[in-house]
Amino acid sequence: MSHPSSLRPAAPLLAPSLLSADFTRLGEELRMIETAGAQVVHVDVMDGRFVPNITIGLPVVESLRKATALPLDCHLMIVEPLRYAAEFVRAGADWVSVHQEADLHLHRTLAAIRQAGGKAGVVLNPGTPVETLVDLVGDFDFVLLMSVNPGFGGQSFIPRVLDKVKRLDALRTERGVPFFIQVDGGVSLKNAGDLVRAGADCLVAGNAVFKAADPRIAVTDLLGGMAAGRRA
Ligand SMILES: O=C(CO)[C@@H](O)[C@H](O)COP(=O)(O)O
Repeated sequence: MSHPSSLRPAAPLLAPSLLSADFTRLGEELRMIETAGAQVVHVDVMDGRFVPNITIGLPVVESLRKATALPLDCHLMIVEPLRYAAEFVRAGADWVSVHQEADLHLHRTLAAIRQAGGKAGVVLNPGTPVETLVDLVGDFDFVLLMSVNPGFGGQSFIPRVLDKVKRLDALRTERGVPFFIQVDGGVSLKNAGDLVRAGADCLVAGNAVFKAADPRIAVTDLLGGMAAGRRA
């Protein structure tokens, strides 16, 4: 698949997921990933209903906003995301993504995120086909493909997402619409190059960064693996 360069960011982006960070030292963890070269901060918001876990909410996003200049990428794993999506933009999120499976009014929610000034993303669980998005192309800025079932960090990568990335990349090329493709779950050096080669533009990594022996080196290595995938 050839990629018209205008359809992809200049370089692939790494978004460390704070879910795997030390919550007692969030400010230091933010500075660490920023100085190591990560370009985006991924924030997992879970409500204990859409997924079986509860994490963080608006007040923490407001605090993160004060602590970093990097884009805050809030992945909402919540039911009825229309109720809160624009609130996250107002709290300081730059990107807000909502699950297609959680939203009966996805078109409206995406419009609300954009209207509040954010980049609007749709998230697809491993079992949701990318073809379900064909009638929304142009209404979102990015698609987040889950490569694990959402809810927890540290799970194993589901390789079938690679085919979904390729199909989404083909859709973007066919329509000539420059949305970017993000992948989240079990991302590591073992799959980062393949994901970027398939068409991914932004990789989320939790354990592969924060649970590494040296998280700074992990960021450098992941960025290197991703760049190699783009060159291939
Ligand atoms: O959204 C989620 C989990 O639901 C992710 O963002 C995880 O936090 C990624 O962690 P790793 O799989 O990379 O450890």
